[in-house]
Amino acid sequence: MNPPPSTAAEAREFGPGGGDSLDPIAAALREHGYIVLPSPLPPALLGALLRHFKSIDRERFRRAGIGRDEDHQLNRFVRTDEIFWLDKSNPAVSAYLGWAETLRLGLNRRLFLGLFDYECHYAYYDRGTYYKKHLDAFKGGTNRVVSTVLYLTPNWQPQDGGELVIYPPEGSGEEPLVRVAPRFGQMAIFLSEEFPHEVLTVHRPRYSVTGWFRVNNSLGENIDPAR
Ligand SMILES: O=C(O)CCC(=O)C(=O)O
Ligand SMILES: [Fe+2]
Repeated sequence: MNPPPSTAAEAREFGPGGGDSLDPIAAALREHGYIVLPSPLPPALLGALLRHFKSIDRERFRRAGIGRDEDHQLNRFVRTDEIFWLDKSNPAVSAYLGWAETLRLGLNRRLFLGLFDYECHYAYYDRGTYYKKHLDAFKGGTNRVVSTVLYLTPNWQPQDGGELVIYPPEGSGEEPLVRVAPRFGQMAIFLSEEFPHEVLTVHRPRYSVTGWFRVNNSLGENIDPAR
């Protein structure tokens, strides 16, 4: 197996660079609270992620629940995807985490969000699966602040379904703000506490990487999360 690449080196190679490429992302989050990026990552990295994703046995994916660890609750009415939590043991994932780290630092510098870490998983949506309208975080309830979804479905077509629909914050209307096609390489970034969203029923297997930048809510010496 190849040694994991240095995160810092990979982050430089794959961007978002320390330069101005983060400015539009930060500006959109400040002004609108969300942004859809058609292709923020290099194709080689996307391909490596999808190969890694497909190399993992389906049995190692778990039915997705609501909440993590001891809070984990299966709710087949709300969501029917399957997930696999990621760590940096795979070089492609490590490179992706390096990219996310650059984004984390850049957003902190520009928006003073105090983002502390990033957790992410692969999500596999088989035919007929969905994720009903939900919020990723409730104010004061969890420590997720910024959600990211990177799509890895090759050759997505409108009849394949599985669009992400993002709605306005509670109390500001019901009409969708945006429908995001889960097109290979496309990424959605939005404020976790603000935007209800849903994944429409999928008609062809859908591959994605979902992640959350979190703040550290712990007090004193109890570092959260214990991982
Ligand atoms: O895959 C998507 O488009 C969104 C997934 C999502 O909302 C979630 O996992 O919380
Ligand atoms: Fe979500």
